[in-house]
Amino acid sequence: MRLRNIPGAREEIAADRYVIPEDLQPALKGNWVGRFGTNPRPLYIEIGMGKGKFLTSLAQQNPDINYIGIEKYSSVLVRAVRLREALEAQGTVLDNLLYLRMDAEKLTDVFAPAEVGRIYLNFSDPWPKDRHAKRRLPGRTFLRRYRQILVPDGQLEFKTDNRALFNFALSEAEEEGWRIDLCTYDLHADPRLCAGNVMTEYEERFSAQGNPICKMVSRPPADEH
Ligand SMILES: C[S@@+](CC[C@H](N)C(=O)[O-])C[C@H]1O[C@@H](n2cnc3c(N)ncnc32)[C@H](O)[C@@H]1O
Repeated sequence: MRLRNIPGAREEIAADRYVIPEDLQPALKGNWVGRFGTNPRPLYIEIGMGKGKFLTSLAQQNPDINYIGIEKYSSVLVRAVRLREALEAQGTVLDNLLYLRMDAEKLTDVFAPAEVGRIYLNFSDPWPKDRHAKRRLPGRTFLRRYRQILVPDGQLEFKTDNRALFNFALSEAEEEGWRIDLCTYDLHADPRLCAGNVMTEYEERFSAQGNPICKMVSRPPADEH
């Protein structure tokens, strides 16, 4: 993703009450429910949230689920924060959505075993060079982290228009023993699979260009739990 630097983004997200500062994140490991201040609700996270449209829509549609959006860069996260502010200005209250500016490499420092009900990856950066394969979010290095924090039977949902990355994700999941619950190379062509689909910013852009959208839903091997 080409990153446009937004001056002041770091300060803006530091002042936002829904963005949990990096130094406070590990202390919340195992107690995210308490931070939301709610009765237990499932916790779903999106990694590489980008500008936040997908997760903001899910949070509006599903008030009984807590959501955390994870994004590495302040200049991107600030767009999600502003989107939420715009909704709040129109009277929409979202008490079920928080944000972390962090690198997903640190997931297991921030989430306890079996704390997360579902993980979304949308249009993750492809990192096409072999020497960068370890950075791919659907790759085995990350799958092992996801497996640690997911509840038993928790699912990983992955969408992309990048077939090479999609095939890589499928083979990595299979090699790691994950069960593939759903696999399609053209999500939008199947009304049954597409029902209730919430489009991300990238999904809107690439499907408008005619690119088919691939989607996979998988879950880790049961013997871990
Ligand atoms: C191509 S964009 C897709 C954004 C959004 N999910 C969408 O579908 O519109 C990928 C996003 O993942 C973020 N990202 C990449 N690697 C990450 C990591 N290790 N931890 C957290 N975020 C990451 C990038 O900064 C970028 O915002």
